[in-house]
This record gives sequence, C-alpha cells and structure tokens, in this order.
Amino acid sequence: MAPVAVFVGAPGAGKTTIGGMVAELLGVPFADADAIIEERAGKPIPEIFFDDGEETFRAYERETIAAALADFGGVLALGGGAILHEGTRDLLKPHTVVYLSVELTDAVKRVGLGAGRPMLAMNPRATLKYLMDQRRPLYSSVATHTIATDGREPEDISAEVAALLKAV
Ligand SMILES: Nc1ncnc2c1ncn2[C@@H]1O[C@H](COP(=O)(O)OP(=O)(O)OP(=O)(O)O)[C@@H](O)[C@H]1O
Ligand SMILES: O=C(O)C1=C[C@@H](O)[C@@H](O)[C@H](O)C1
Ligand SMILES: [Mg+2]
Repeated sequence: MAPVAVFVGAPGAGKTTIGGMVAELLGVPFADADAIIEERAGKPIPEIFFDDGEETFRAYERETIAAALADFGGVLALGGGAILHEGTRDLLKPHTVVYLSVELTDAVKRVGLGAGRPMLAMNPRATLKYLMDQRRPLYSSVATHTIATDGREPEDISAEVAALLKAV
C-alpha cells in the first residue's frame, strides 16, 4: 500500500490543515508524521527536542516516514524538516508529493510566535526565513505537484488539491 498523497512544505504551509481537509474530501484516512512521532514518544515535539535532542527527533522522523510510505494508504502530512534527509527524499521518489508553497509573510502570520515549533523557538521570522531559503529547493525536488497557498483560504486550496488527486 502507498499513500494517496504526501504533503510537504515549510512550517505554516498548511500541511496538517490542508492534508486533513483533502483526506476528508477524498474519503480516505489522514495521518501526520509529527503526530505519529508524538504518539510513539509519548510526549509533544517540543519535549522530544528538549529532552532527547533534535538528532533523536530526526531519527524518529526518518523511521516513521519510511514505515508510513510503505504501509499507509491515506493522505500523509510530513513535518517541515522531513525533506532534509537525503534517504527520505529518495524514498519519496515513487510517490505523489504535493508541495504547499508559502512565502515568508504568510508563513510568519500562520506560525505566529512559533508555539509548539521548537525550530522557531527564537526569533521566528528570521529563523523561518533562513529555513525556507535553505529548504525551498529540497521541497521542489521531491514535489510532483506544487500549489501556492499565499492569500488563499484552506477550503479553496483543499478543493484544488482534491480535484488534482482525483485526476492522477
Ligand atoms: N491557507 C491558509 N490560510 C490561512 N491560515 C492557514 C492556511 N493554512 C493553514 N493555516 C493556519 O496556519 C497555521 C499552521 O497550519 P498547519 O499547522 O496546517 O501548518 P503545517 O504546514 O502543518 O506546519 P508544521 O510544519 O509546523 O507542522 C494553523 O493555525 C492553520 O489554521
Ligand atoms: O521545520 C521543522 O524542522 C519542523 C517542523 C515541524 O513540522 C516538526 O516536524 C518539528 O517541529 C520540526
Ligand atoms: Mg503540521
């Protein structure tokens, strides 16, 4: 089994929000790699970072995504940094990957002060700019479809993605 689609994009792109809405529109289950990791670790992501470190989080993330790509049949949202790992990018190659793109202004509005996002714990705007500049080529490299989300409502974006996936 393989996911119907995998969502990638920066923090605040809307992977969790749009991914859940698309799954509902298509009548398939939704899973979020961040949520699976939290369930497995028995604590929220900021605590995993604080107690165990980013490297441990990234190891959980790689394993979680590899397992989900192999046996989950619904819509899968990845964490914003999942594509940093070359092995994960390789695993994504045979899959339908939707890149939700967002520019800095809207991403900053959406993540606010970065609560619950340890990567943005200090100076969220500058950190987000740095992360987005570093990652944009990586999101693009794994994407089979790129959808711009700036200034658009989640309902509009999810309807477009669901229609696109029905045609795949
Ligand atoms: N198109 C949109 N317009 C306005 N707000 C949005 C849009 N998409 C998502 N949001 C809001 O932005 C916030 C972040 O969205 P979401 O958690 O879905 O992002 P994400 O890509 O999953 O981020 P992360 O990488 O941190 O998991 C949420 O409060 C959500 O309601
Ligand atoms: O951008 C990132 O590196 C992250 C994004 C979130 O989805 C989580 O996966 C975690 O907070 C790390
Ligand atoms: Mg998310």
